Amino acid sequence: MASQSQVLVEVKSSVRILTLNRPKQLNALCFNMISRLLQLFLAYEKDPSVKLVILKGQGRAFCAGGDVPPVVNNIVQGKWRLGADFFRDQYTLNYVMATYSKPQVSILNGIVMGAGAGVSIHGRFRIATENTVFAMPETALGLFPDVGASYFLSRLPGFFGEYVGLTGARLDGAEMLACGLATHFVLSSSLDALEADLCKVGSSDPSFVSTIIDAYTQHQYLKQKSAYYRQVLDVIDRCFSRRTVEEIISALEREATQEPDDWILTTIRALKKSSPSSLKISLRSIREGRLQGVGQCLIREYRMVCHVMKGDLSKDLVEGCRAILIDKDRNPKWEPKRLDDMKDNMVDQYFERVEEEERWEDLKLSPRNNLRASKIASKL
Ligand SMILES: CC(C)(COP(=O)(O)OP(=O)(O)OC[C@H]1O[C@@H](n2cnc3c(N)ncnc32)[C@H](O)[C@@H]1OP(=O)(O)O)[C@@H](O)C(=O)NCCC(=O)NCCSC(=O)/C=C/c1ccc(O)cc1
Repeated sequence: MASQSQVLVEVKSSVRILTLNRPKQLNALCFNMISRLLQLFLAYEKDPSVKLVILKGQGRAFCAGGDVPPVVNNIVQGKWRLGADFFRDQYTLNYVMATYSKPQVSILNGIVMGAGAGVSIHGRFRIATENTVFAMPETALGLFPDVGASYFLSRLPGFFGEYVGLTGARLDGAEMLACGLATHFVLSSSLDALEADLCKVGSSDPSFVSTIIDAYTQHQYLKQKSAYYRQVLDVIDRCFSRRTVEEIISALEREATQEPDDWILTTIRALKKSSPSSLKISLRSIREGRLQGVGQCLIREYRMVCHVMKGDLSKDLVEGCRAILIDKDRNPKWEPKRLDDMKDNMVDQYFERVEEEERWEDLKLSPRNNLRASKIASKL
C-alpha cells in the first residue's frame, strides 16, 4: 500500500501523470517506489489507450536520488544482497525507460540527483525550469555515477560528462539545456498550463508532444559564471580528457597556476574531497560507456555496484553515506585514502563478475522491440 501513496497516479484521458510523493525525503526512491514505477511503465506500454507518461515530483525536489540509508543498513548487517535486488529493479527500470515505445515527459522542477537522473534522462523529454538543480554526486558518497550515467554522461559534448560525473558539479536548468541533459526549459509558472495541454495530446507521436512543449519553451541565458561557457569548456576538455584521475588533477593545478580562478579551485577541491576509489572506477566507467549501448552500460554498472556493496575492495559507500546523509559532518574518512593507493588491478576487479558468490548473476535485460542499435543490450 505504501508504494501506492509514494507514487501517485492520475488518469487524464490518454495521459498518465505519475508523481513521486515522498517530499520530506526529497522523493528519494525506495524499493517500493521503483517496483511500482516498473510495474506501471510496463503496463502502460502494453495498454493502447495510454499515449504519454508524465513523471514529476511532489515538493521542492523531482528526486534527490536512491533512498540510500536502508540499503546501507542492509550492508552493515551483512545483507548486501538485499541491496543487489534494489539495484536490479532500478537498472531494469532505467533500461525500460531508455527503450520505451511511448514518450515520457519528466518535469524537473527542483532537485534531480543520482537515481532521479536515472528515471528521467533516459526518457524522451526532460523539462528543466528555473528551480532545477541537477547533479551526479556519487563520488562524494563512495559510489559512482550509475543508473545508466556511464551511457548518458559519456554522450555529453567533449569531456563535460567526465567533469559532471567526477566532481558532482551542480548544473542549473539553463546548463542542462545547453549540454543536452534537458530537452526544454519552461518557467515553473507555466507548468500547470503545459500539463493541461499535454493531457489533450491523443497521440504517442513525439513530434506532436514536442510541438506542445515548444509553445511553452523560454530562451535561457547561461549565468555569468557558468561552466558551459566556451572558455571553461576548453579547460574542461583539456583537463578531463586526460587518461587518469591523477593526470586530470595535475592538469587542473597547472591551469590554476597560470590563471587562478574560483571555478578551477572549486573543481580541484571537489576532486580531492571525493572517494579515491569512486573517482577511479567512475572515470573508467564513463570511458567504457562511450563505446557501449545503454543495456551494456547498465549490466556493467550492476557488476560494479555489487562490488561496491560487497565491500571487499573498499567500504567507502557506508562511510560516504554516514558523512553526507546520517551524521552530516561532510568529513568522510576514505579507504584507500590516496589515489596512488588505488592501483589499476584494484580498479579492474570492479568490472569483473562477482565470483565466489553462490547464486549471484549478472543483470539480465530482455531484448526490447523498439531498441535502437545504439542502445542494444548484449552480454559483456
Ligand atoms: C543537496 C540535498 C539534495 C538537499 O539538501 P538540503 O536542501 O539541505 O536538504 P536535506 O539534506 O536536509 O534533505 C532533506 C531530507 O531528505 C533526505 N534525503 C535527501 N537525499 C536523500 C537520499 N538520496 N536518500 C534518502 N534521504 C535523502 C535528507 O536525509 C533529509 O532528511 P531528514 O534529515 O530526515 O530531514 C541533500 O539532501 C543531499 O546532498 N542529498 C544526497 C544527494 C545524493 O547524494 N543523492 C544520491 C545520489 S546517488 C544515488 O541515487 C544512490 C542511491 C543508492 C541507493 C542505495 C545504496 O546502497 C547506494 C546508493
